[in-house]
Amino acid sequence: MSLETVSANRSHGGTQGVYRHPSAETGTEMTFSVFVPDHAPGARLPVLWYLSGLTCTHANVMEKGEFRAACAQHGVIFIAPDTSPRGDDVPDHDGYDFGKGAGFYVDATREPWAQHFRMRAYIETELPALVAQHFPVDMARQGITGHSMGGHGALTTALRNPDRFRSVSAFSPIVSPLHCPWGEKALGGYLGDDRGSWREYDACALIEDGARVPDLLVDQGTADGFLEEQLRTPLLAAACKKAGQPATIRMQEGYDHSYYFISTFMAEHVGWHAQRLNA
Ligand SMILES: N[C@@H](CCC(=O)N[C@@H](CS)C(=O)NCC(=O)O)C(=O)O
Repeated sequence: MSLETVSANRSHGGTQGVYRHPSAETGTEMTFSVFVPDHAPGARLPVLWYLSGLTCTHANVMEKGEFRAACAQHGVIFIAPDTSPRGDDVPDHDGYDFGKGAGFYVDATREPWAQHFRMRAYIETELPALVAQHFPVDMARQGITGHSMGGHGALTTALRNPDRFRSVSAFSPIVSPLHCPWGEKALGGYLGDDRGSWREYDACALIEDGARVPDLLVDQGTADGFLEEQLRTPLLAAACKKAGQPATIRMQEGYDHSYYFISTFMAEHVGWHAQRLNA
């Protein structure tokens, strides 16, 4: 599988790179970013995947997430994929919350989205295989995190693949697409009206249906304008409590939905993952 280096910059004693490749899943070129800390020759490092939120590309967290110092300290590779297929051939939608920049980490089944919007298969299968081939990763030690739509992606991907991920966390995640306007629009559009088919893309429903992870960490700002209507953190707390799913869900006073919030708690999340990945 071919990979083109778009850029590579030395940073925090490592390399922050951006890479592009043709994706068989999305049928488009895809771009992602990878930070590789310096390491001993031949060493293979644990990996933390970061799934981004609505409107983002691989670049938002790379520029504003402030993860590199912690990743260098703990020897963790940090990978940030894009949030949707891109390009003139890819259908789009007027709103920022559906179509390009809003793939929701699902494999769409409805037209005209089904051909290109295959972000679940891309994240679960194609990109890990590509990364394993080109980077010094130890695929037995993977963790996943994300923000907002990407927090939903991290939680649902981990809950569906407990053997692949040793650790999962999220910043201000959408916890139940079945119960918020963003989720209803996206899953309705990509998957259709059969809400039963949405459950594998809903963290609360997955937990209700028996999926489990060893534990999870969530940070959510109390001044986040999306909290009440879209993110609905209390639903996750209730689902975890009812199911006996261990979870640390922290309401962070006065923080909003932005990268000012994410970057504040990023080092703690990297450390939390590193503890589990290096155990
Ligand atoms: N553009 C939307 C908000 C979208 C939004 O907040 N996106 C978050 C993820 S859900 C984000 O990370 N935006 C990019 C950034 O802050 O760099 C609005 O105006 O309401």
